[in-house]
Amino acid sequence: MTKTIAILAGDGIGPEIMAEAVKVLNFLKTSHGLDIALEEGLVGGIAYDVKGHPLPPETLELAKRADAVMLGAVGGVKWEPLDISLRPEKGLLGLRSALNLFANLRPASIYPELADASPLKPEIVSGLDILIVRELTGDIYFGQPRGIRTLENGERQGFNTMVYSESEIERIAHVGFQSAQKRQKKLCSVDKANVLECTEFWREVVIRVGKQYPDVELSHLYVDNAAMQLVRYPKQFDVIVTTNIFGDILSDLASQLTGSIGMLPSASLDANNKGMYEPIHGSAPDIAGKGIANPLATILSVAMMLRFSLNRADLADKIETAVKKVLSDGLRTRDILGSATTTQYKLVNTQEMGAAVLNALQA
Ligand SMILES: NC(=O)c1ccc[n+]([C@@H]2O[C@H](COP(=O)([O-])OP(=O)(O)OC[C@H]3O[C@@H](n4cnc5c(N)ncnc54)[C@H](O)[C@@H]3O)[C@@H](O)[C@H]2O)c1
Ligand SMILES: CC(C)[C@H](C(=O)O)[C@@H](O)C(=O)O
Ligand SMILES: [Mg+2]
Repeated sequence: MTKTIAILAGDGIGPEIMAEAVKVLNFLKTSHGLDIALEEGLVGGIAYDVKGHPLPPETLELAKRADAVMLGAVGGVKWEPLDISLRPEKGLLGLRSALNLFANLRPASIYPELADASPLKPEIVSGLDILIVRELTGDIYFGQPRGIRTLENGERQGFNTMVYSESEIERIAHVGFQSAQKRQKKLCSVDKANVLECTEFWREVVIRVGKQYPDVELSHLYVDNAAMQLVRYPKQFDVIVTTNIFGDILSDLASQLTGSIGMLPSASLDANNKGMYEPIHGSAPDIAGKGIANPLATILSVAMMLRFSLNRADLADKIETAVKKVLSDGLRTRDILGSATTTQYKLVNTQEMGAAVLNALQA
């Protein structure tokens, strides 16, 4: 049966990188019989401009009806003056929450070809393969109360609430343990249990859930130490399970270990593996419109979609092999050039990188 894929390109570099991912999807449709129908929708700043809301009802309806969602990126300077409830980012958060996408898988593994693109020494990062399991629908992102208020003394105060219910922690802990079971059987839970009651509770629940997974070695780190350890000796990690805000920050950090934030895909899944797939990076206003963004994180997100939501691991493998091929052929967008000179590598733009992946797929 035909699977519907919602294509939500969003803002900034979103449409540029999504165009390359769509080419890959259309190629798989015509050449490998992938039975899909792509339907475009508006989200983020562009949706606000056209429809007056970052998540218009028709986009939400499309995302709910679709078998999977591909998202580019949202946000930009243009919409920063807006009230936070109307900002492009609310469109993304609204989708995550409405679709109950509580499990965000952010793999940070390095392609051997990119060992020289990381700011860390090749011996620190080569062979790196970490999976960050980020809780995505709770925490300070969604906790109530929140806002800006005026106190009795007339002073204004901004406030948010970090909150996790037991069932929210349990279900993401299960994802963490089960992910570890499929890998090196090591799970590190990252919290701030020395200061925040919310994550003191997180640790208690993770330890309890862990009793069901005696084959997985469970460890705990405070988030500040985890950030330091990720830079010092990242290969000590297999799977990291953590809260929404800590996972957001640690995954950007981890992206640098692999060479560039332009390389990291993600899957945001509900309890039935319905998912939204997006690069972990944002709309990159500093390079938007220049045609130089790296489309590989988005193309690799297509691979995750094929694996998790469309049950086509064979095609996911093909995409990952094609990406490896273009990197070993020496093609580099600017962000993964590292300190190398262009005589060693071929500096390419967004479209050229997308075309090279298509060529490699066709070979
Ligand atoms: N999932 C999302 O839609 C998402 C994620 C993060 C940030 N944002 C939004 O994006 C906007 C910009 O945020 P930011 O600047 O903090 O983070 P960002 O991830 O957009 O950019 C950070 C840096 O990484 C670079 N970069 C990002 N993606 C790249 C790519 N594919 N190729 C090459 N370089 C790339 C950018 O040029 C920039 O220098 C904000 O409005 C933010 O809220 C959206
Ligand atoms: C844009 C923003 C809401 C989002 C987040 O904080 O989750 C982004 O940084 C991400 O990592 O997907
Ligand atoms: Mg982020």
